[in-house]
Amino acid sequence: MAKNTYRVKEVFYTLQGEGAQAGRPAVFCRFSKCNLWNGREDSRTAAVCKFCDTDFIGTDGHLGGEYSASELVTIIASQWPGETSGNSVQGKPYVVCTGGEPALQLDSVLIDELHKAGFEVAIETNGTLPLPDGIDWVCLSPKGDSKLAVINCDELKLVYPQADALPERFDYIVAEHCYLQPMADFEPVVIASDKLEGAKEGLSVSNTRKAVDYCMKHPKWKLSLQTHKLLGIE
Ligand SMILES: C[S@@+](CC[C@H](N)C(=O)[O-])C[C@H]1O[C@@H](n2cnc3c(N)ncnc32)[C@H](O)[C@@H]1O
Ligand SMILES: Nc1nc2[nH]cc(C(=O)O)c2c(=O)[nH]1
Ligand code: SF4
Ligand SMILES: [Mg+2]
Repeated sequence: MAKNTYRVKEVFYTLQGEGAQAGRPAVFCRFSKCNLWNGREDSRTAAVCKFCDTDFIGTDGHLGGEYSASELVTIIASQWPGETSGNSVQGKPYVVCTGGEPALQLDSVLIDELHKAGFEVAIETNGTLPLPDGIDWVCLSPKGDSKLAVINCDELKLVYPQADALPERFDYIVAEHCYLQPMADFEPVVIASDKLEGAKEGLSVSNTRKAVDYCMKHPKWKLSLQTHKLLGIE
């Protein structure tokens, strides 16, 4: 039988910028492709998900390529400082599987190999596809009017505002944490980041204000800022 391979846009080491794990060092594995947008600007307005801030097409990013499970785990582990196995003083190695939509490719074979290599495994998902067993941290971020296959998660991180995905619609989701993340809307409106080398875009002031107001009126929701954009890191 042919061995499964994974198409990966990029692998990089940074701090998780968003949600409940913000500030935690993590290796990011960005898988190619998404089921809610083809990634081309000329198709953005027709897509189910219209506000994506990420280039996930192809395999041309840092350490991108098409890999077997063991090759990919070797690459991911190479980005973690120090040893990933044993009684590490480096903190529990942490990998965030993202994309694109990682649930198109992440499977139990890769999860098992990552666990064997000492990693805790997180996913950032739009929730439209069933997830394989064994993921340690699920961040669910619903998009537009898409139908959800995932209804249990560690954190629900809703980009706000989305006219067709307002927070009340997700009361049935079982989540330890509920976050609103202001939509970065590509206006040249930034908080702080314009002076920081490497910053690509900042936060939308108006969407941040709206998210703050909603959280304060509905305190089950907390604010998630994309802190990596403020810091000008990946
Ligand atoms: C690029 S997505 C990839 C993972 C998965 N496809 C998803 O949508 O959750 C990673 C995270 O960035 C968030 N995101 C994407 N575009 C954004 C934007 N313009 N403003 C704020 N967050 C955004 C997503 O909601 C998700 O939580
Ligand atoms: N630092 C950092 N944190 C992130 N959290 C989720 C991200 C993603 O694109 O999935 C992301 C990202 O791209 N960079
Ligand atoms: S679902 Fe995620 S990766 Fe796909 S277009 Fe939307 S934000 Fe981007
Ligand atoms: Mg991102």
